[in-house]
Parts: sequence; structure tokens; C-alpha cells
Amino acid sequence: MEVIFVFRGSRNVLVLSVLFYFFVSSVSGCFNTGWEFLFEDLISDVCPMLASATSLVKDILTPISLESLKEDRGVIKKEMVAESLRCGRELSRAANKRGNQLARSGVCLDPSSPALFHFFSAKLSKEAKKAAEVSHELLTATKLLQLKICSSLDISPNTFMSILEDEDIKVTDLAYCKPVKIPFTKSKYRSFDGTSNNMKHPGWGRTGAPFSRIATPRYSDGIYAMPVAKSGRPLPNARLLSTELFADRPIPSRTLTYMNMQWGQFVTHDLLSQAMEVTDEGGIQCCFGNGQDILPSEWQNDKCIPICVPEDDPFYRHYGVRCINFVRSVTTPRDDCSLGYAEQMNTVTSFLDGSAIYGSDPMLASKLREKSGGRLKERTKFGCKRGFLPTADAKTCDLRNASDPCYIAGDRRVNQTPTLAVIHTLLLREHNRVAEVLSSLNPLWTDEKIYQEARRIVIAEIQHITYQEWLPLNFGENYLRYYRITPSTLYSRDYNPDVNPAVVGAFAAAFRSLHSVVPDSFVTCPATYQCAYMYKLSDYYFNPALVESSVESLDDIIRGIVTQSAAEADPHCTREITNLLFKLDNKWGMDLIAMDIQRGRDHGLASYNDYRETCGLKRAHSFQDLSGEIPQDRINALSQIYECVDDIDLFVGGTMEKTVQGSILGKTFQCIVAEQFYRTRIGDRFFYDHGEMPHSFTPDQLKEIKKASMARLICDNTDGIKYIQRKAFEMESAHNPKYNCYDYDAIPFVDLTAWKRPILELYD
Ligand code: HEM
Ligand SMILES: [Ca+2]
Repeated sequence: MEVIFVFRGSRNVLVLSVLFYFFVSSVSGCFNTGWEFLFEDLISDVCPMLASATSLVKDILTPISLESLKEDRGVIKKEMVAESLRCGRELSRAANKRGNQLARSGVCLDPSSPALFHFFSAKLSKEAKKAAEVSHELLTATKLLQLKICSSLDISPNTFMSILEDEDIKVTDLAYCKPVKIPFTKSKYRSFDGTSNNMKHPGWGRTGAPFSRIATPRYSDGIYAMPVAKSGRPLPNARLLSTELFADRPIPSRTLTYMNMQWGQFVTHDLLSQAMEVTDEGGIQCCFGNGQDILPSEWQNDKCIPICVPEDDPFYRHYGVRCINFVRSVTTPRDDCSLGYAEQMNTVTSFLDGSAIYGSDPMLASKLREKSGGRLKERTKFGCKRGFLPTADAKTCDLRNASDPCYIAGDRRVNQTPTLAVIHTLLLREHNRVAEVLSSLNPLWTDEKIYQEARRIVIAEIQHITYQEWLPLNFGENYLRYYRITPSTLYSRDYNPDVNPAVVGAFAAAFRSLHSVVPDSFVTCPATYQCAYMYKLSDYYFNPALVESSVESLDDIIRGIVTQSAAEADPHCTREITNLLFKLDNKWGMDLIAMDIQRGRDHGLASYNDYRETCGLKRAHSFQDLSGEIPQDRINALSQIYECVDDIDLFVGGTMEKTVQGSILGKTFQCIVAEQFYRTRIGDRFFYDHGEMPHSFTPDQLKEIKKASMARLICDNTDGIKYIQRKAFEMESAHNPKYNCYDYDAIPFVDLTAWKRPILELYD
């Protein structure tokens, strides 16, 4: 094996012929900061003006005292900013180049590794790559200024950050940062990429927007470096936290179905998606081989933050696994291109706008269309009346037979599990069903008109099912009313253009805690509902073939997931996701809970204690102060792993809280989730029940949309499902019995005749 070995510190590229590679675990690789590529002699070579050896205060600052720094603006000299931008660009490009070289020289992912499949979930567009590149340059420039100013003035990184905030340095001379006016269009229909939803801020909620923050980040340097404990030591190991605090204890929910869990994941995929950094060659490898150890730092990409596995790990030690591949999320410049801390990119539209069905950019949207009859592309299958998702590149699936389907949809995660692919199929069918009815009601409508109207109806149904059926069930009706989240009986008039609909980064942590409701397997049931077969999740990651394995298979899966319960919302998670995620043909997989924790740190999310304050709870000064929200046994476990109560990660602390009455979440996550769904509704001009707008539904139409339900969606879009409980997110019971799909009183029907328009009204 020939490996190009790039030494940090000397910038020499040595080509080493390595026949047998003996590897000594490098502990430092467990705690990368993200700035490993910035070393002293490189900075002094590339940017002599910024190197700390030339720390003359007058170079950087106009000659004034430190006290006045906080009051005055414009104290950091323009030339110094320009120089840090130039250096930032040069150094971050060099780091990029080094990453590509490493990948080309063989430091890349094993084709059958779980880690490779982790990368399939989000691919970066050309625009996203550009944004990521510029954001690295701006972050590196910020870091260089910080290094220089902190060493020259002997101030802390935090003091520098507050100076920088006051300075509010916006970059305008980078081509990317030149203000681009996104033209506001008055279309009745949403754009695909979320632009032009807000008239004053046409970029709000768009594909590629930064996640929003409701608490100051806890990067250890205030900019991008991975967080550390208050003592300055590393935070507890993410895998250790997973095994100690989230151990598998399978308790089924008494009330909620698997379908309830599945809709939650689907809604998540509509609202957000972070992507991981890649090289020009593809996914980044941070571990040696297939997880045998951490790569030595000389071979690691700067974006690597691998999860080290403790030697005595209860599961991985049996397989010699010491390293879970993990790579930092793509960052993006903030909306005004100012210097400051890192913001992560949301690669889908932030609105609840069916983007997982239609795509988050016009190109994908177009690719998914039939271009006739307003329909989405679908595949037919002999013996089935209704269609299936179109298929694409089989390389992104783990197929057993060449003829098995690998789906393409508006969201790349569609193939993650067969039950997720089922929801995508139902909504694809609903679009085409609606399109057919609309075109028979309005025979003169064009393909475009039918497509847009059907899309508008399906998005409204998704919003209605989510806000009226799913949210109150999971988070409590009273609570939602209190936060003004529940839609009103007919129109609501509370659209607020000053509310940014961007997804809050902490919301991802809160919703990730629902990984605990994922069961270990799913069952299938024939028409008699005598449920028979059970499929382990880990045998079906990225293998959706089961959806089409027979004429009845899709119906059987749906009957299964409305019959089977979800797992209880508690801190216990199935080993199918904590040991076996994306296992494929291996004996072991990745750990989703360790990844949830590590991802929160990667995004610099403020600590659990900070979010307690943000949410109006008392800040805890000792572990015991958590007793109002966290049960004693969990407090004991937390205090044994964390050094200090301030160190507790948001994901961990939030998941440990006891649930609020009527909700599957504790107080802190309840508050964060409420904040998100408030923004998603109030900040979306096109939200389905906003009245008195040019694009609002007529009262008759809105009344029909409000009849939509999960049960009706299933009845209308399956061949053989004849009976189902009225509330498909809840287990069948005496209060929630099964009804015949033709019983329109029990399971109301969305009557589309309200969309019949006068024959001469072709387009509006
Ligand atoms: C079988 C079920 C599921 C699987 C296999 C799964 C898998 C994953 C994976 C692999 C990630 C990315 C991890 C990372 O790189 O940081 C992720 C992220 C996430 N998951 Fe799940 N998940 C499932 C169910 C759910 C459910 C039920 C919910 C919520 C109701 C949920 C909410 C989230 C959220 C909010 C994120 C962060 C998304 C992002 O930032 O892009 N997941 N999940
Ligand atoms: Ca969306």
C-alpha cells in the first residue's frame, strides 16, 4: 500500500511505502478542536503580520485603551481585517487541499462500512459547497484575529468575542458576500428553495440558511473549537455517556404507535438536514480500517471529530472497535457575512413545506416531476393499482438483488428504513391522486397549474396532520394552546413577518431525544391484522426492497406500523440504533446516541444549564439543584460522569428530564420544541390556515383541508387496507376502534370539489 503522508508542522509531503502498518492509538485524536491545521510556523510563513511573534498592538488596533474597546467601534484596523481575510482564505484552502490529498492517497472510507452509508444522507450542491468554503475562510480569519489580539493584549477569547460583536465587521469584498437581491415574487405558490416566502427577508427559511440560535454557543474558543468542560479538561466521552445513561430497556408505549414515531422522523426531514463535510473524493475517513482505531493526527482531516470507544466497551470490545467515524457539519456564512462564531447549514427548506416530497431546490423538483397531468413520477408494479417511488443510483442503497429498488425522493434520507420509505410513498400517491381529481374537475388546467395546486393541497395536509393531530398528541393540547401553536377553527391571522422561520439548532437536539421512541423492529400484518413477521431494523437500513416484495407488502407494512407500538419516551434506546446503526453486512454498526451527543458539541450548542435559563427554569448550581426536573437515580448517574453541572450536554440533560404531563418530553425540550413549531407556523407566509392573503384557501377549501388525517391518507392511498383506527398515531382501543375506510363520518374525506373553478379561469 502506498500512502502519501502529510506531516503537520513541516508542510513536507513525504511518500511512504507502508507494507505493515503498526498503529499506536493517538489519544489526542479523540479531542480535536477543529483548528489543528493552524500551527505557529505556518501562520508566520503565510501571514507574518498576524503571527504572534510580531505582536505590536499598533498593528492591529488604533492606539486606544482596552477599556474604550468595548465602547468604540472601528477600533480593529481595516488593514488587519483585510490581512486576516487574505490569510484565512489561503490557510483554509491549504487545509482543503490537504484533505483532498489525504483522500486521494488512500485515506478513504471502506465501501462496506457503516460510516460510508452515514454520508449518503446528505449530499452537497454546488452552491452549498461554495457557501461552506467561504464560511471556512471567514472562520479562519476570525480565528487569526483572535489569536493576534488575545496574545497582543493579553485578553481572554471571550473578551475578544465581545469586542468583535461590538465591531460587527461585515465582509463585503468577497464575491460571495456581496449582497444579492433575491427578487421577491408575488407568486401564489411557494418557491422550492424557500426563498421569497418573507417579503422583507426573501432569504429567510431558504435551503442552505444557517440554523438559528437562542443561546450563545459554547465553542471552547468562542468561534469553532469543540467545547470542553469548565475545568478545561475534555468533556465526558460521547460513547461512554451513551452506554452509561441510555442503555437498552425495551418498554413499549401504551398509547402511541410506530406510525407516530415514523411521522416524527418524516416531519424532522422536512424541517432540517445537516450535512457532513466531504472532500472532492467523497466521505472523510477518521478511523483506521473499519474502526479498529483512530487515525494518527497526521492522517486526519481537520474536520474529523471521531468518537473514541473506551477499551472496556460492553459491545464494541468484542469486535475490536475503538473508533466511530464522525465528521463535522458543514458551516455557512451568517446572513450578513459578518465575522464571528460558526453557524451550521440547514440543507433543506426550514418551512414545513413538503420539501421531503418535492425537493428543496428547483432542479430536484423538476427531476421528480412527470411533466404531464401535474403528476410526480412514479413506477407501476404488476398487480398494484397505485404507484411506487421512482428509483435511482443503487450505490446509495444496500441491496441484496440488482433488481431491488433504491428510491429517489425530495429528501436523500428516504431509503434509511423501509417504514420511512412507506411515508414517502403514501404522500407521492396522495399528490398523484389529488392531481387526477383536480384535472378531472378542471379539464383545461395545464400540467403546471395542476402540479402547483396539488402540491399546495398536499403541503396543507401535511401541516394539518402535524399541527392538529400529531403535535397535540405528543406534546399536550394545553401546552400548545398556551404557546399559540394550535391552528384556530377556521382562519388564523397571526402571520408575523418579523419571525424568522429558520430551524433552531437546539431543536435538533430536542427532537433527537425522540430517537428513544424508535422500536427495535417492525412487524407486518395481512388484511386480517393477524400480525406475523418481525423485521429487525438493522437488517433493513438502506434496503427498502421489502416495500415492494409482493403485491400486498406495502399494505402489510402499514397495517403493521399502525398496530405496533412505538417505544416509550424515556432515556433508553434500542441497541439497533446504539450498536447496530447502518450495520449492513458487518457485525456492528454506529451509535446514534453517541452521535447525537457529539453532534451537539460540533454545533457548539450551549449547555443544558444554559438552556434551562433560556427556558425560564432556575440555573442549577449543583447536581442536586436538578431534582425538580430530573429523577434522583439519573442525577446520581450524571454526577458520576460529568465533573460539573455546567458541563452537561443539552441532549443529555434534556433527555434525562421526566416528561411533562401529557407530553413525551421534559420541560426544557418542551420549551424548545414549542419555540420551533411557533416559528414554523407564525413565520411561514404560506402556512395553510393564514387568512386574508392573496394565496389563502377559500373558506370552503380550508374546511375540507381540515378534514385530513393520517387514517384518511392511508385509506385513500393503499390498495388493500379496508379498516383502520380513526387515530392512526394512537393504538387501537375501545376509544379508538377500527372503522371501514368507506365510513366517511368516522374518517372524514377531503372533498376536492371545492377546487372546481369556472371554466374560463385558467390561471391565477
Ligand atoms: C429508525 C429511525 C431513525 C433512524 C435510523 C435515525 C437516524 C438518524 C441519523 C443517522 C441521523 C444523523 C446523525 C448525525 O450525523 O448527527 C439522525 C438525525 C436526526 N434525527 Fe433521527 N433517526 C430515526 C428516527 C428519528 C425520529 C423518530 C426523530 C424525531 C421524531 C428523529 C429526529 C432526528 C433529528 C432532529 C436529527 C438531526 C437532523 C439533522 O441535523 O440533520 N429521528 N437520525
Ligand atoms: Ca422543508
